[in-house]
Amino acid sequence: MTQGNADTADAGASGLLRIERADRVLTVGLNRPAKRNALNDGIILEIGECFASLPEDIGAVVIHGIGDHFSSGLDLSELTEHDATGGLLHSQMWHRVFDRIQYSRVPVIAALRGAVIGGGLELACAAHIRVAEPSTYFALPEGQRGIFVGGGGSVRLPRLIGVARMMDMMLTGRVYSATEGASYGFAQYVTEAGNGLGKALELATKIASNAPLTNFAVLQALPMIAEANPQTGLLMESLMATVAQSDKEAKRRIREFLEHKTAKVKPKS
Ligand SMILES: COc1cc(/C=C/C(=O)SCCNC(=O)CCNC(=O)[C@H](O)C(C)(C)COP(=O)(O)OP(=O)(O)OC[C@H]2O[C@@H](n3cnc4c(N)ncnc43)[C@H](O)[C@@H]2OP(=O)(O)O)ccc1O
Repeated sequence: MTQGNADTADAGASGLLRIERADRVLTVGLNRPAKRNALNDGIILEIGECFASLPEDIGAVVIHGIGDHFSSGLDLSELTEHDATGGLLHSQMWHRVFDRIQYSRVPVIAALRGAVIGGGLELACAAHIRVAEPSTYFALPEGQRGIFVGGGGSVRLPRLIGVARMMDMMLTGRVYSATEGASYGFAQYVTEAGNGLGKALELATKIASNAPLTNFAVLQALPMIAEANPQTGLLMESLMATVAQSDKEAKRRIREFLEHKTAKVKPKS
């Protein structure tokens, strides 16, 4: 893995990830299109490394699949090598890596198309925003393979779509379309065909221009507040609000608005 500079498509030594940088946005491409971006140990470890060493001046990350699919999930050819202990270690390795995405300092957007299956769907769950092209389809065929989710899906997916829908997906192997995924709260945007990565990059650029402390609060505090009891949540909110508004960045941005130097908030015409 290497991280290229502006506008360069730079596959690293292994070539499992293609990482590009444009200004403050890092784009991470899963790069095994011949295997439909199946997630082997190598690619999982490289994703982990990438998120552990994000350059400080990066403001948002977009993760996507090279080729027609986001990811066909776990590389099934590797799973047969595990005994029970190996299976546990493998699943925990995925957890550590996907936690790095979820608890990343900067927002992560998953640009989805084609297959978003099994572990690929678990990877997308760890991102903060999901953008789907119409070709996107979601499925959890673990039941047909005789396995269970192992990449944090049973923790993250029910929080997005509910336990009942996840049960339906896992028990029936049902395939959800992009629009179903959006209506159930999994994808936040459905774009025109071919426009998913573009939309994700547009969102990432906008997000990267927010005050870093606000993005940090949204990523780190909001999920905790949402799950806390209301009294604890309200206290955490007040503390976070106080920290954010005390920052000189907030003072500068508010002053710019009052001096009519920044854009107003208007609906698109
Ligand atoms: C238990 O502990 C775990 C579990 C997990 C996570 C679990 C999961 O992810 S379960 C889900 C696994 N994925 C699947 O069952 C999908 C399998 N793939 C397909 O159905 C299709 O390949 C497709 C994605 C719909 C694409 O179809 P098509 O375009 O026709 O391409 P193919 O000809 O089928 O594939 C091309 C080539 O890729 C190989 N391949 C595709 N998917 C995988 C895969 N998931 N694993 C390995 N290889 C794959 C396919 O065999 C072809 O290879 P050739 O050599 O024949 O060219 C997480 C963590 C835990 O601890």
